[in-house]
Amino acid sequence: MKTCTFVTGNPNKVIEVTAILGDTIPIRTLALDLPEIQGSLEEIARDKCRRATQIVDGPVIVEDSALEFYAMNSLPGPYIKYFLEALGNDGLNKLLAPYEDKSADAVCTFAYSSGPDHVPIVFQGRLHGTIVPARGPPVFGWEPIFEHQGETLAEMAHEKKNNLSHRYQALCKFREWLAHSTIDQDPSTRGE
Ligand SMILES: O=c1[nH]c(=O)c2ncn([C@@H]3O[C@H](COP(=O)(O)OP(=O)(O)OP(=O)(O)O)[C@@H](O)[C@H]3O)c2[nH]1
Ligand SMILES: [Mg+2]
Repeated sequence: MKTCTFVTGNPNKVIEVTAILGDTIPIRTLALDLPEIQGSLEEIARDKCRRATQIVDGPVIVEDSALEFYAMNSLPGPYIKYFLEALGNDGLNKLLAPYEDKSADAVCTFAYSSGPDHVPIVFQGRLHGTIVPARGPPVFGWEPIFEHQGETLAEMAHEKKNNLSHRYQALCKFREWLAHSTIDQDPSTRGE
């Protein structure tokens, strides 16, 4: 396939996507923080993808990450970036203090398009966990407070995270789709 441009303003996403995909898909990155609409995770990712196709010549992929608290009807969801900036990991813990249920899902939604005339296609991955007081190095977002099977993502070895994460699961679906698609012939026929 043609080289696909991953458009993101987040260098940690680049590190993970590059590590997960290895050399299975030719990827280059463009560091750009695209505007994000309000809406469902799929709507946000598709809209971001359409904006990316206006800027990049050739196939593009974008990603939107969400953190859904069960006790709060899936909020903060796609707005986690702003909650994290405003409250920090400690504040996110305090948000859940009144609730017994501390469970959460990390959700990663990729959208791919081969150009401005094509409908973006969405691939989503989900990781279940529990929100806990911060443990581990605070390198990437809310990793220190998201516990999965006894370890926070910040405590987890990178290789382990990259083999089970929400991002890994979404990229497996993307890879699978690419392996079976007739993308070079008519990708728009496969849009949703
Ligand atoms: O601990 C984490 N482990 C992860 O695996 C992860 N993935 C995303 N995030 C954070 O969640 C927000 C998503 O917002 P987001 O999807 O809009 O990303 P972004 O604006 O940073 O980049 P982009 O939109 O340009 O791609 C941002 O604060 C990201 O730092 C993560 N934190
Ligand atoms: Mg963003």
